[in-house]
Amino acid sequence: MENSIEIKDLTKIYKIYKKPWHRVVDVFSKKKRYKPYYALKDLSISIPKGEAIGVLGKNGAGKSTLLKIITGVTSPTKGNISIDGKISALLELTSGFDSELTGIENIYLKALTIGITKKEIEKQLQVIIDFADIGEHIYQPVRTYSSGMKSRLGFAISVNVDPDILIVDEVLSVGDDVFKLKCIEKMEEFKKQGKTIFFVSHSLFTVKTFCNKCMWIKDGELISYGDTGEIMVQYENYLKEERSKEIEKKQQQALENNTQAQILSKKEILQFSNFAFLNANGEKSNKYDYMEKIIFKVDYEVKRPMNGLRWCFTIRDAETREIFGSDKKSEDNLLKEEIGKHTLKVTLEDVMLLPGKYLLSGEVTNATGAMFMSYSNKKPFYINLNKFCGTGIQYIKHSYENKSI
Ligand SMILES: Nc1ncnc2c1ncn2[C@@H]1O[C@H](COP(=O)(O)OP(=O)(O)OP(=O)(O)O)[C@@H](O)[C@H]1O
Repeated sequence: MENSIEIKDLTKIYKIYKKPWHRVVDVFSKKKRYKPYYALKDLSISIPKGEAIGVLGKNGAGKSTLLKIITGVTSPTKGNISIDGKISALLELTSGFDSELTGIENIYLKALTIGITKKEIEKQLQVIIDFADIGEHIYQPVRTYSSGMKSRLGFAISVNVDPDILIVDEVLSVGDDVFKLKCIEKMEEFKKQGKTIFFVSHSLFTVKTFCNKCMWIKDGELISYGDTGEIMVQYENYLKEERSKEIEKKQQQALENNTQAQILSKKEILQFSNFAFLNANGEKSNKYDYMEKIIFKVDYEVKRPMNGLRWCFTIRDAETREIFGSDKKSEDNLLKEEIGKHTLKVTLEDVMLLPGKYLLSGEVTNATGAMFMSYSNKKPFYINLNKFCGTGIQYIKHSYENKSI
């Protein structure tokens, strides 16, 4: 066979059951209770020997399903697949590992499942152990391994069993940078030996630098296959379009929420209650000494979720001149979107307001920054006259110097 893999009209349908027990009932009944889900649709492709192919596609596109069919982990619903050569695959970290067995025992187990004899694996054992480089852990059960250690052992086995076709599915993402480089070097070596490599990664940079060909899968269909440079441009443009669609959708949603808010009474969306000023001991009081902590709190109930609502506050003097308004764009003061009751609390520290009466207003703005509703309307609080002398609104630190010249 000229090609290492030939795929014709490959389709994989998963059965999606609404309830788990439908799966059991279906075995005994003629009425089918599942919805068919096409993870792959009539995919055809021929892969010549010696290519390093990057498999591109968003989450759920069908990449792993394709690789699982190629490796025989799962069978296709329809279509044909011919493979020329020995496949070694690193699909998932746990694939092929028995977590109760040690690293060494798992090397034998995995090799046997690929069809490698005990004798052959004994020849390679030290090379695999050295490549994995996990020290004494190799004698411990795999269940005690970190994900990085599993990835090291899995990769070490996969690349050291002399495969003709190597399949690596996103597992490099858990290894550290030194190990990643070691893996890439090993894969480069394979490329030079004319072996076929399938490489799935969401790191476009790694795919660009390593793969000479790419295939792009979208919703189970093969969109394109060709030189990496060409396919990458198509794929990156698609990702950019998807991203701008997402942003547009969010903006539209915010707009719809606002329109909905105009139709609904605001109290059907959000309701505030129990506004109170507190002192540093948590007792209700709106009278403070100079520089004492000023605390206020208010409860709110989200009745319908609405995104982008922010709560702010403004402090005014007795004649309603603004002294301070809180930041209206910060991420810190977004209201919660979950339906239910929540509470807000603000602590004002080192307030250098001079004795007198002040007013606190609290308001909520919507995603466009416009006023949505108020949660406290000019509530008064007082700074006591017992400690401080001076005039105006705020104390300004100063020092005196008086010298004869
Ligand atoms: N056993 C299963 N039963 C039902 N649906 C499944 C099953 N396995 C995969 N799917 C569905 O098939 C689709 C393709 O899954 P697949 O794992 O191949 O995607 P992928 O491109 O590898 O995604 P990712 O980049 O997230 O790994 C997804 O929508 C997934 O939910």
